[in-house]
Amino acid sequence: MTMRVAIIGAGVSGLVSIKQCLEAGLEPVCFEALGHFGGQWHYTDPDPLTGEVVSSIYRSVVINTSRETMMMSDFPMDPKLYAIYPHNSRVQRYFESYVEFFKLQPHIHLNHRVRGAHPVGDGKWTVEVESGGQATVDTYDAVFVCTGHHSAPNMPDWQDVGEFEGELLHSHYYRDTVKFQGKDIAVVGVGNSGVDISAELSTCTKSTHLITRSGTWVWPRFLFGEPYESLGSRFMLQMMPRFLSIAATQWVLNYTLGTIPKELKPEHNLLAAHPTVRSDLIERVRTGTITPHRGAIKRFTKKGLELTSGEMVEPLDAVVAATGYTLNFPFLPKGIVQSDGDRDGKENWTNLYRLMVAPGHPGLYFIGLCQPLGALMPVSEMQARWATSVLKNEIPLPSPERMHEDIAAYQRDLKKVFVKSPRHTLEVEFFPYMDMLARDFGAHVTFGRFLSTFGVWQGVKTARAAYFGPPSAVQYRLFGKGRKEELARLVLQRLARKGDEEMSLEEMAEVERYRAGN
Ligand SMILES: NC(=O)C1=CN([C@@H]2O[C@H](COP(=O)(O)OP(=O)(O)OC[C@H]3O[C@@H](n4cnc5c(N)ncnc54)[C@H](OP(=O)(O)O)[C@@H]3O)[C@@H](O)[C@H]2O)C=CC1
Ligand SMILES: NCCS(=O)O
Repeated sequence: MTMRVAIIGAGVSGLVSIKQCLEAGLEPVCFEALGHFGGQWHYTDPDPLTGEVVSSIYRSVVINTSRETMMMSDFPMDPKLYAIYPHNSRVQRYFESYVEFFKLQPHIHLNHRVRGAHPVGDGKWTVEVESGGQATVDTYDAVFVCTGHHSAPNMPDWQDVGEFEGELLHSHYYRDTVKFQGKDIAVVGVGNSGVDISAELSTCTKSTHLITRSGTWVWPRFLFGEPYESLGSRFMLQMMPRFLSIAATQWVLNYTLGTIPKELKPEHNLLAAHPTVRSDLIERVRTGTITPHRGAIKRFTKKGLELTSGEMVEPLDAVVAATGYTLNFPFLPKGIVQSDGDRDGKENWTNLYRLMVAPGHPGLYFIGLCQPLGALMPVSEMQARWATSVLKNEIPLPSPERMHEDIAAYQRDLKKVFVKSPRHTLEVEFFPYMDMLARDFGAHVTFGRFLSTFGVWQGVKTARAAYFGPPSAVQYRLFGKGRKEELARLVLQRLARKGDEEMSLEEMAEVERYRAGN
C-alpha cells in the first residue's frame, strides 16, 4: 500500500514536500487554508472589510537571497527570466513554474484549513480539515507541517501603549507607504523588515526614526559587483578557520560601508546575528532621511515614545513594530513543538531533532521550521528529501533519548555562537546543516567523488565551482540518491563563471530530459 502523507501548507516548504513525496513514491495530500499556493511569497492586499492580511510581505519586497542561492537544487532560475535579486512577484512566478513543471497542482487542496492533527499510534495521524463549512477527518501514515514561522506577529507588551494617540501596527500589516506619506514615523527593530520598511518610508515621510536595542551589521546586496553571498563559498566557510573567515568578511564590509553610525553599530560579531540586508540603509542615515536611535522602548507617551536611554522620540503619527514573529501551531496538541523551558511560548525554542522530528511522536515532520544563514527554499527542499527517505526506511532515526541529547547540543551551540534572542533559536548554517542531512542519503560532496564521477578535467572544474562558486544547493544533486549529475555539473560551472550568463541549450535540454521522465 502506498503511504499517504498529509502536508499542511502549500508555501515553498509544502511545495517541495509534495514534489519529494512524489519522487519517493509516497502519496502527498496537501491542505492549504488559503485560495492560492506560495505562502509568504504570494503578496495579498488587506481584506477591504476587516483589514486582515495573510502574507507578511509588503508590496515592494525584493528577496534578500540571490537567485543562485534561493533556487531549488534541480530547477535552475534562468537569468533571462529572473533578476539576481527578484521582486516578490517574480519569486512567486518561479514557484508557479515549479508547480507546473513537477505537476504538483492536483495534489494541492486549496481553501482547506487543517483544524487538528492527532497521533493515533503506529506513527499514524488523523487530520481534521475544514472546507466550505464541512469538516472531514482522515488518517495518514505521516504528517508534514509546512506552515513556516513568520505568520504570527510578535507584538511586544510595551508600557503605556494605550496612551499613544498615533497608530501602532506590526510590520506584518504594513503594505506600502501610502498612508504614511508626509507623516512622522518610527520603525522599531532592525531585522530585514525593519530596514526595508524604514528605507522605503524615508523616501516620503516627514521624518523616519529607526529604533534598535541591539544594533546590526547591514549587508549591501552587492559587494565588488557580486551578490554579497559570494563571500560565503564552501571554501570560505568550511575550509578557512572560522576566525579568519569572519575577520576577512568583516574587513570587506567595513571597507565598503565605512564607519557604521554609532546608534546602529552592534557589539556582536558579523556572524553572531541573522544577517540584515539593505544596500541603501547606511546611505539613508548619512543623508539624514533616517534618524537612528539606540535603546529599548521604556514606555509610550501621548505623542510618541521614550527609550530606556531617556531619549524622547516625538512627535510620531505611527510606530511600526518590525519585531519579528513567534511560533504558532494551533492544530497540534500542546507541548509537541515548543521546548519545556519556553514557558510563555515567545522564546521560540523548539524541541525538534534536526529541527524536523519531535522525539516520541513518530510520523510527524516539520519542513521549513528553520532560519538558515542563506535562503530557506533549498534548505526546505533538503529537509523534504531527508524526511521522505526516513519514511521509506532508508535512514534510521535515533531513539528519543538520543534525539533529546542532540537537540540540547544544538541549542548549546546556538547560544555560544548567536546573540541571545528569540530570533536565533532556529538558525542553521547552510553548508554544515545541508551536508549533515545530505550525508544520510549519499548526496554529500567530497573531492574524490568529483574525480570518480566526472573524470579529471570536468571533475576539477566542477569541484572548483562547488568550492569557490556561490553557495548553491545545486551541488547536492551531483552525487547519491536523487542525483541529476549532468544538470548539476552544467549549472554549477555556469554559476562559477559569474555574471548574468543565461542557461545554455545543453542545460535546458537536461531539464527537459527529466521533465519527460516525470
Ligand atoms: N527582503 C527580504 O527577503 C525580507 C526577508 N525577511 C525575512 O523575514 C524574517 C523575519 O524578519 P523580521 O520581520 O525583520 O524579524 P526578525 O525577527 O528578524 O527581527 C526582529 C527585530 O525586532 C527586534 N525586536 C524584537 N523584539 C523587540 C522588542 N521587544 N523591542 C525592541 N526590538 C525588538 C529585534 O531586535 P533584537 O535583535 O534586539 O532581538 C530585531 O531587530 C527573516 O527571516 C527575514 O530575513 C523580512 C523582510 C524582508
Ligand atoms: N531571508 C529571506 C529569503 S528566504 O529564503 O525566504
